[in-house]
Amino acid sequence: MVFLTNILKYNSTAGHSLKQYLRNGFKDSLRIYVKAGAGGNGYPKFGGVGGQGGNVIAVGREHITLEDICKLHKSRRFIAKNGTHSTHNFILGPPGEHLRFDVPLGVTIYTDEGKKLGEINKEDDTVIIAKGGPGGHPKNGFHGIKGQTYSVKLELKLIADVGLVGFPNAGKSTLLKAISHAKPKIASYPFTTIRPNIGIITYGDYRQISVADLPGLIEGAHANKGMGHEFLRHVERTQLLLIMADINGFQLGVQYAHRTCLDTVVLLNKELELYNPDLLNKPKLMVVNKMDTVPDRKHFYEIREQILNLPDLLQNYPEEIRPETPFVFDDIVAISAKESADDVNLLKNKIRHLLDVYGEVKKERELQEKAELVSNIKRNLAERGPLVV
Ligand SMILES: Nc1nc2c(ncn2[C@@H]2O[C@H](COP(=O)(O)OP(=O)(O)OP(=O)(O)O)[C@@H](O)[C@H]2O)c(=O)[nH]1
Ligand SMILES: [Mg+2]
Repeated sequence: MVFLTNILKYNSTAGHSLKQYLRNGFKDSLRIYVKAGAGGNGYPKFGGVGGQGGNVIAVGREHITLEDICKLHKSRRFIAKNGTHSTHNFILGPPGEHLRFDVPLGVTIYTDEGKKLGEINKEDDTVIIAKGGPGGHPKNGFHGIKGQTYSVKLELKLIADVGLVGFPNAGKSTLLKAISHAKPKIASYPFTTIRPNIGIITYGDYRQISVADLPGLIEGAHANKGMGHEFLRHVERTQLLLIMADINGFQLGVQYAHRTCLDTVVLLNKELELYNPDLLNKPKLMVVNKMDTVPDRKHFYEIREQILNLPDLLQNYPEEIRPETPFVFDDIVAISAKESADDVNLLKNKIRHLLDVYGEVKKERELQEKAELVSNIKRNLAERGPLVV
């Protein structure tokens, strides 16, 4: 079964059982119908203006799922109230009530035509999905205008601490199985994983770190080759990218070129950059897998050297696959996900260490930014001089 969830949120929610939540499966997109209210008619005799139609507004809320949206609203149709007509008692017609509904954090809202209407990333973030029509007034002949109507898609980006990215067959799901209790499908053919899987690493002191295993990416993924590209949205919110490569490289089939381990790293670099260059700023751990298939570690040391010299070696690649910003890794490790529990344990500890270090850096940076903000406000106030009433 495929599980995908807003893990961090549920880890910290006392009221929800994470296991139960995971067992119920997961939805990562939802289509709904929204209709904003029409404006009320004006009142020509007295120059009365009709009330503005209500908007349909999405509001960010922690601890809810996409499924909850329709359950709470009891429908897939979200319709705001019309503005009231102007009358001789109410020359200015009262506006129609907005329809607000809660959505999980990490949601992006698109129209059917693919136009992005907005994103919800924090508690209380709002997006006006459909705007109410203006009320009738002299310039529109006192006729209230209809509100916007859309069929929209809400797409949820997964929140996990770590995102596993790699070519097909690199061993991502094998690693997920080895570090968590997840039971992803594992097979020797490419594209075994067709939807993201989540696993939770639990450490001896009960610290938990969530890991998302994504479908494999191949070159040209950005142009819809393979299936992994659309799932990259799920790593946008992870804190650490774990880039995984098979030490032997990859070959999609006999009619395709063989890609060496370094080639796959370069191609992943390019695909991530094409998807969203910001992904390259995330902390990154390079994992070279299937060490049990090579006679000694010499091969790994060579590959590590190449990866460290990536900026220079990129000159050897054709321009169309050469990323502008080469990967810079926090660490490069060699493992056998399938055969070595020691390797897997070492990797688990590295993941924790990196997340801790970056967590501290992030905290310090936020404090620094806050302090700078306060001192800027103080300086501005001082420059303005005392308040004269
Ligand atoms: N020898 C060896 N085989 C491995 C290792 N890790 C994974 N494999 C094998 O490689 C194949 C692919 O493993 P998966 O874990 O399904 O690979 P994946 O990266 O999840 O592949 P996709 O889901 O297609 O993207 C399977 O036959 C695994 O048994 C390893 O460390 N050593
Ligand atoms: Mg897999």
